[in-house]
Amino acid sequence: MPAVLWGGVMEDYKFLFKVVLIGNAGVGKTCLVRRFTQGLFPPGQGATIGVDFMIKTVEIEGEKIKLQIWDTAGQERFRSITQSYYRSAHALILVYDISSQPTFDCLPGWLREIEQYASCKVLRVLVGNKTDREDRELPTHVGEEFAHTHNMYFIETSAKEADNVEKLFIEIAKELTQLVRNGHFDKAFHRLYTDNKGGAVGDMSPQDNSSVNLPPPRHGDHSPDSVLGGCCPRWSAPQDS
Ligand SMILES: Nc1nc2c(ncn2[C@@H]2O[C@H](COP(=O)(O)OP(=O)(O)OP(=O)(O)O)[C@@H](O)[C@H]2O)c(=O)[nH]1
Repeated sequence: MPAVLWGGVMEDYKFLFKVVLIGNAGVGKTCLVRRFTQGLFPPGQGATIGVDFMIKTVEIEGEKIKLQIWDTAGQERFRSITQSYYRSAHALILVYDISSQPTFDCLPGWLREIEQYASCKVLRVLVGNKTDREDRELPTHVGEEFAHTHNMYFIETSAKEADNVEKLFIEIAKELTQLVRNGHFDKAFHRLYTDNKGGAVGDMSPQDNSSVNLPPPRHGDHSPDSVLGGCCPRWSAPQDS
């Protein structure tokens, strides 16, 4: 188990996974991350500039699993920066707003980006956020069908009411742990294990629940092959709801 010394605190964990949130501006990506990592719904949340990340350690079957959660800006002007973060993701969370048809209509475009920039081994999850809103435009079955068609997990959430947010991230941690154990992420596991032995990784902040704005990774830092291994048949488990 890696032991990392940060500020005099020894941290042990079994696996470290990178989870990246994408989707249109304003769908609630930052609020989902902050709800999960800090247990709050930020008032007057401003648009994300570039990319942010936060860390949270969870316990799955008695093992500590560290989630490095990357929150990307939805605005088009940051797209070239955010795309460079897809490649090293173990899970991609594609978020739309259930009260906004246009955010749903953009999903095929986001999927094309995933196909182009992410590893084919990435775990893909579709999230319909803002279920607390009464002006719903997208019925649940529409999201479910889209996820089913595109081989994704599906869940609806409310960052505001804390509905299903914990479940979303815990299920991802469970699923990724299972995938590692099945050998799906063997190279990734090796890389993350060795990267974390004896010191902090270059792109991690020192404390859980901290947030920083970061420049994009250097070219070649996170190629799909070096991190996640070669491509494989797409996994099929669109079952979460
Ligand atoms: N009603 C409701 N509003 C939400 C929810 N989640 C986020 N919001 C609101 O939606 C707006 C946008 O939230 P953000 O979390 O900044 O959205 P984002 O997807 O991170 O936006 P970008 O950073 O621009 O990509 C804010 O006004 C939030 O308060 C939710 O679950 N319910």
